[in-house]
Amino acid sequence: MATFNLLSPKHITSSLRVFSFQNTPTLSFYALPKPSLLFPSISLRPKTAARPRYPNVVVSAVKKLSETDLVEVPQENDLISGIFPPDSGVYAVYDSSGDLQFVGISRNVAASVLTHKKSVPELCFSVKVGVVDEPDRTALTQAWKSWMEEHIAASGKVPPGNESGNSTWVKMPPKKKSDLRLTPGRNVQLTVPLEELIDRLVKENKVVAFIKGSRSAPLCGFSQRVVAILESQGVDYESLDVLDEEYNYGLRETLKKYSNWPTFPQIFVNGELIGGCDILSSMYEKGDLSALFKQ
Ligand SMILES: N[C@@H](CCC(=O)N[C@@H](CS)C(=O)NCC(=O)O)C(=O)O
Ligand code: FES
Repeated sequence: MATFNLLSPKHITSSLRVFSFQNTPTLSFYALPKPSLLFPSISLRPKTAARPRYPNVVVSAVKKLSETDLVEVPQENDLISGIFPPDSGVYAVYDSSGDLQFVGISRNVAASVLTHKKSVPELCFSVKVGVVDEPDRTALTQAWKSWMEEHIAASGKVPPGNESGNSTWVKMPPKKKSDLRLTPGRNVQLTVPLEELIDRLVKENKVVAFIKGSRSAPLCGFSQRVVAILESQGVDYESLDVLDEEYNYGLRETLKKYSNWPTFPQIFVNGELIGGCDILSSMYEKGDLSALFKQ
């Protein structure tokens, strides 16, 4: 594949490349300090060769969004064959009407764009890519900011995919369920004995885990393992922190009496104690858990 290099007339140290996927030529813009000549040349340098570095020149942002070429989004094969290399940078995705849908940054632009294409194919028609060399978080964020600002200044609006609350492009990790609290607070007088509250709780909820710490931050390795096992099964479970002295005051000792089990974690299914970490781990290893949770 022929690679054409254009030497930029400006002081731009980070190299910018614009890819073309339909026809093989790949245009590469490598920045050089002035005075440099602007001429196309056929490069003999393989695509993977180290790019020139100019450590004494101030690093500027990537090329402007409006000056960057629009190319077709990559196909799976373009990634495998290396036509769309796994570079870091900023990218802007356009729909078939040429409307900008999303501006993102990635350590592997090609893979990210391909992922978008799989999840929202109707919105991913073409893409602009600005490769950031030596990409630390600041350089990437700066590149993203400059493209966003340029687009907002030109169109007066944020790309729809970048509007807050739009999860089409950037999937938010599912929020973890909160831990349950057995009482309204330590200073509130209970009208029902704690044992009865425990009894109701384990009977009214299919799976209950009494752990040390919260499900999002277990404070002991045994509890951590049990949480990981339950999460791996995708089972809907309730959790209570036996170390929470404000909302579960007395739970730690009362539960030991209730279940006649001296340690934590304790896992209840359909109102019955299954056991602690060792028992749940061995059931997990034997593959017995899905049957247990189906009961
Ligand atoms: N072999 C136990 C390990 C759990 C364990 O030893 N827990 C201890 C330390 S976290 C415990 O709960 N001790 C009683 C307490 O802290 O009140 C299991 O299978 O769950
Ligand atoms: S808190 Fe120490 S082993 Fe559980």
